[in-house]
Amino acid sequence: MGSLDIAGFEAAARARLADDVWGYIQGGSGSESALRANREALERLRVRPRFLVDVSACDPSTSVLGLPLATPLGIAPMAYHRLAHPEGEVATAEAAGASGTLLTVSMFASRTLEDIAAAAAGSPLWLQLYWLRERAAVVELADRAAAAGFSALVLTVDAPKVARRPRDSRSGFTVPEGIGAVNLPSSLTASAHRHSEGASSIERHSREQFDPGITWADLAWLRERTSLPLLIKGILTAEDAELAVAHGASGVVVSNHGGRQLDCAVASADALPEIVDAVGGRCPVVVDGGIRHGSDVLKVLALGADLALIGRPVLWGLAQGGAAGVAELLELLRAELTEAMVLSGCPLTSDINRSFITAG
Ligand SMILES: Cc1cc2nc3c(=O)[nH]c(=O)nc-3n(C[C@H](O)[C@H](O)[C@H](O)COP(=O)(O)O)c2cc1C
Ligand SMILES: O=C(O)C(=O)c1ccccc1
Repeated sequence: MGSLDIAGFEAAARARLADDVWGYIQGGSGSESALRANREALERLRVRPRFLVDVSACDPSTSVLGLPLATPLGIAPMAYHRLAHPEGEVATAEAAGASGTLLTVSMFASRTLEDIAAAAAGSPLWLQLYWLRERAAVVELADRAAAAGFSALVLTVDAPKVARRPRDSRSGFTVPEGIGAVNLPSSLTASAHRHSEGASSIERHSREQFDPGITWADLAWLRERTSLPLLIKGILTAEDAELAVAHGASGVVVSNHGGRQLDCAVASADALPEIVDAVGGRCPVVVDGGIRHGSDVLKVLALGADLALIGRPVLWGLAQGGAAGVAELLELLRAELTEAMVLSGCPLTSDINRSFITAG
């Protein structure tokens, strides 16, 4: 406990987790070039601070899709939080709920939607979905989410299949027995636990279960079957952002999946400006990938994002200390963001705009 910076959380988690689990969480696809690019793009951006602005009252709160949020920082969907801590998503939700932080729950969550919702105590929850061949299971989950008080769905479109991930192939990573995607029928999840030669078990499982044949035209099918707003996650071009809006998306998530899908994909911070311009304020723009500091949130907001999601660091906090570890991580990022706003002359999130950014 008591990590002073993000590196402390990462080191504490590394010390606690088994090598194969660590490799699964930290790793990317292929040569991990997209994984590195996310950080490089954020590091390249520099902020142009303004001074003699009254920053005696600095407020990082915001709202997205009508949801009031304590900060423009949410939690990205990640499978199987129980890999990092026995209480899994319930511990994450407790910390998110206590601080009013948006939590996006993965379709492959290892605790039930209902238990997660109870722990979040009214704080906003979104549910992430993959488009499974078994469409009925997707709709059933969407219905359960609506009943449990989730306020939006997030369809991830950058994964017709999970990419080749050398760390997982080398380690022989499989989802341990006793940790599972408990919100899905067990007939759809069994093979994630079986070792397979060559491909990682996650990759093979995705080839069995994910539908690689869906197109933009299929979105109407899902939208007709849920009353929840639907965001599209994994957008990396102005063209796809335009198509998402044209097909009724309530928001887009600019993401290269944390460098875990197309290895040569553009960094999310580099893709962000053209997507913000294409969307033109018609829906919220969310971004993830390599957000590690409060100043990274300031940077992506300056490029026009409404909300930034953090992925891996949440699992580091969870591994370090369950709900308390995640709470500490969220507090660190909130404090860093508030300081970055004070030091750059932005008392409110609505004051942050592109004039604060330079390419370095
Ligand atoms: C261990 C792990 C599991 C993930 N599982 C999912 C998932 O189930 N659904 C999804 O849409 N994205 C998933 N992602 C991608 C994240 O939502 C997010 O795009 C990415 O992690 C953000 O980058 P960051 O980790 O650098 O912050 C996963 C990422 C990690 C690290
Ligand atoms: O590991 C991932 O990035 C991921 O998205 C995923 C996909 C299917 C099952 C578990 C995780």
